[in-house]
Amino acid sequence: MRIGLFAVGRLKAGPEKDLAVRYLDRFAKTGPAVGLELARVAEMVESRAANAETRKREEAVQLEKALVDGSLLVLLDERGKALDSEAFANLLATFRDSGKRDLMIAIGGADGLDPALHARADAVLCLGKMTWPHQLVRILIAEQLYRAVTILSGHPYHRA
Ligand SMILES: C[S@@+](CC[C@H](N)C(=O)[O-])C[C@H]1O[C@@H](n2cnc3c(N)ncnc32)[C@H](O)[C@@H]1O
Repeated sequence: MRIGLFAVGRLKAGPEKDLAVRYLDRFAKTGPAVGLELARVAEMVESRAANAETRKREEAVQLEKALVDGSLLVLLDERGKALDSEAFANLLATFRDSGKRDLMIAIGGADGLDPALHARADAVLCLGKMTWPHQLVRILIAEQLYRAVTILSGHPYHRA
């Protein structure tokens, strides 16, 4: 299954980007052995509209355009469901075995993600109850994707 990571907002060159890239590279190298492939990392432009609802809608339009037809959609949101790393790995394996070819993971901007995306999401996950800046969320999900493929492949990186 091909996994795309889509984020509203730019990750500028610097230590946050370096760390996110490091984990995504590890994921890209380790994932194919367990049928998970990094297909794409894409950044959406943050909307400058006057109100939050319009900003979220405009950002969602960009995300919707980038969605591959028939793709599974996972949103990251602090109000979402908390999974431990093994459960996240198992969820990815279930999606992989579902017959769908693509999975899109979306990170919102300063206002979060549009309700229309929530309505069509296959899962809404949190990385803890606290709110993180999108830059840190990029690093956290990149590391958890890498950790998930090490769990699925029995690699000793993850020690329960
Ligand atoms: C600065 S947060 C936006 C918070 C926004 N006020 C809201 O209500 O969603 C930017 C993005 O980072 C992600 N994010 C932040 N904290 C998170 C968490 N604890 N779990 C999962 N995703 C998180 C979400 O995708 C969120 O849209």
